[in-house]
Amino acid sequence: VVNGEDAIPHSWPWQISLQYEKDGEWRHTCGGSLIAANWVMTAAHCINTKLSYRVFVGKYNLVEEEAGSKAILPEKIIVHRQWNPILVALGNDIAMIKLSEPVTLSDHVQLACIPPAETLLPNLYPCYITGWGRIYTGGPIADKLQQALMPVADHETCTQNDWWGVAIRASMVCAGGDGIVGGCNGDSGGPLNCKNADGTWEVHGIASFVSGLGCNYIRKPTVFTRVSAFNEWIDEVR
Ligand SMILES: CC(C)C[C@H](NC(=O)C(F)(F)F)C(=O)N[N@@+](C)(CC(=O)Nc1ccc(C(C)C)cc1)Cc1ccccc1
Repeated sequence: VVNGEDAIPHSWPWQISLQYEKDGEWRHTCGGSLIAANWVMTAAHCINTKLSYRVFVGKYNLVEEEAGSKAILPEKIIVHRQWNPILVALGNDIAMIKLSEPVTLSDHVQLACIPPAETLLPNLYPCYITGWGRIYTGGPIADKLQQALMPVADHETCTQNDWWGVAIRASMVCAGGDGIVGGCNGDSGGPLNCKNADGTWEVHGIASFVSGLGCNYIRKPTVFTRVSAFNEWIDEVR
């Protein structure tokens, strides 16, 4: 997250770190959201079938051992059938990871709420992106979980031709674009957290892409898979 701030530890207790093993060590590659004791929702583009993964729950600082955190191996990973890594603009950048064992919920490990189907947030609705992604374009990933306030850019705004134009489908939601805050590599798969009218936090987006011109490029908001377009698919899978 570019120009974010350290989150209060464990204040986003559904945020997970998806890690893959390389040369005998585990590396953070993407974020994700715990949506059931044994299911994590992430981005399809985070999944490379040649790699082995683990899901780390209850984490805050990636470079420290933390009580209450736990690394769990996936039992299976389901990528949306219509996801196409070459045609990212078609969307469907969503995947589900079934954990090999259910996590124990705690103060540090909680489930995310999914919004009702087809919920659309109005322009400028306040949401937060969270993640351990790069803290500036081309920069290092964060040690401590970062958060940034990123207001929604509604479909009408985000599809303007000096914004993202036709690259944005109805199954996506945009947030940010002020040229200051933005998601960045490593935030992929992580949540766009928005508080609903009852004061409940819901995960409305799964971080999908940012502009190749820069993670916090003006009028190129971070683009998320719109979770409320996939309620049926999510329910079918789990
Ligand atoms: C792997 C891609 C498909 C998605 C990847 N997503 C992310 O990094 C995320 F935002 F989710 F955290 C991304 O944006 N990768 N980039 C490599 C940019 C990229 O590929 N973006 C992109 C934008 C649009 C499209 C389609 C919709 C035309 C495809 C890829 C990050 C980047 C940004 C600035 C400088 C260097 C690297």
